[in-house]
Amino acid sequence: MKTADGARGTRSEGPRKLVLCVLCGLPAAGKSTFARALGQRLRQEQGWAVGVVAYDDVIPETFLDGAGARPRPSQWKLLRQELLKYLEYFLMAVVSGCQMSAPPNRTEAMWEDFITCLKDQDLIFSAVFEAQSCYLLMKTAVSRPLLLILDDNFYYQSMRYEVYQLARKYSLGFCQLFLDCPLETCLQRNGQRPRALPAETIHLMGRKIEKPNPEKNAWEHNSLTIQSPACASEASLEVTDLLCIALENPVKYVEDNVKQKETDRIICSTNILHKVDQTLRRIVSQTMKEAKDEQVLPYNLKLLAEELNKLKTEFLEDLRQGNKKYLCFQQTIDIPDVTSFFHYEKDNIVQKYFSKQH
Ligand SMILES: Nc1ncnc2c1ncn2[C@@H]1O[C@H](COP(=O)(O)OP(=O)(O)OP(=O)(O)O)[C@@H](O)[C@H]1O
Repeated sequence: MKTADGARGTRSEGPRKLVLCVLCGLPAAGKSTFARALGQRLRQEQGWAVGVVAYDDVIPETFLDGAGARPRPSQWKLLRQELLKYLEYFLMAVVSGCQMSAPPNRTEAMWEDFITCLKDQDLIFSAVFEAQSCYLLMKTAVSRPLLLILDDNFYYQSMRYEVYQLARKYSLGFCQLFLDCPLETCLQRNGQRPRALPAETIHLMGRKIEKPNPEKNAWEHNSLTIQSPACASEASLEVTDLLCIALENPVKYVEDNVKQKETDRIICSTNILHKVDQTLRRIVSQTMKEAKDEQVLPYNLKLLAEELNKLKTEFLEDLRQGNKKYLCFQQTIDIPDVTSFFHYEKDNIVQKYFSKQH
């Protein structure tokens, strides 16, 4: 990959400070208005680089079914995910300090709108490198803390979670701003827009919307609700605080993942140990029944029971310690394998007490 060094885009010192901020709320809640004002304020006050990605601007009108209409939900979902892919290409460039490449299989008109959106906000510029056109990062995008505001309704938490996953993948900051605007106000503002949405769409979204819920979802803990229309100025300190916290505390991908894997492993091995324990108990009681049928003397029966139970305990202890001989190639304990090992050792003991071989 070619770097932007030497051009205006230069490699930054130390890890990049980057935050993805999801704006959510009903249509006409004032998200785009708020995002523009917030971007301007943070560029001036904090000296950050800010990119506002308004989904309505980037997803081309050719996808709209008619004036003021949106694509079907399934189509919108695909377009939203495609846009996130574009965003990921930009993030990869920022994180690595290299040029931005174009994803294969892209929707050309949408990609062009995305590029225009970044260019208009002085985050990238076009260049020709070895006779090929490419996009280089502007110096501001790599040398300052970078805030990317994603402006869409994001009314389901699953939509927001996709952005969180992206933040986790690249260890970026993540936060959410929910513009809480009364339904009536949204309907009224929407009605005054030149390309108004059908009122029914807003009613429907009002019923479906899943507000950020930090108590239920740990990943939503960096969330703030802003009461609109009173919103912007009163909330500015709280918003800046939230963004600073998110910027300084990126989502830790590796750590979370390792912790989760360890938890999964413990749960999984506990379940397997339980299953093995039950299987070995059954084998022991079946063997004792056979020994009685074989008329093994009571004193020998007692010794046999003691030896078999000791063997069972040793097997389980071995499994708990992660003895490799019971692991199949997938590194999980193979119960049939454990059982056949146990049968083998059990038969050696049984031979001592039974008159016949087993
Ligand atoms: N705080 C406010 N007070 C009064 N009017 C507002 C306020 N914020 C936005 N508006 C007006 O409401 C309308 C919708 O605003 P805006 O486009 O910002 O909403 P939105 O949430 O981004 O909508 P959508 O989700 O449909 O894109 C605009 O006409 C805008 O001028």
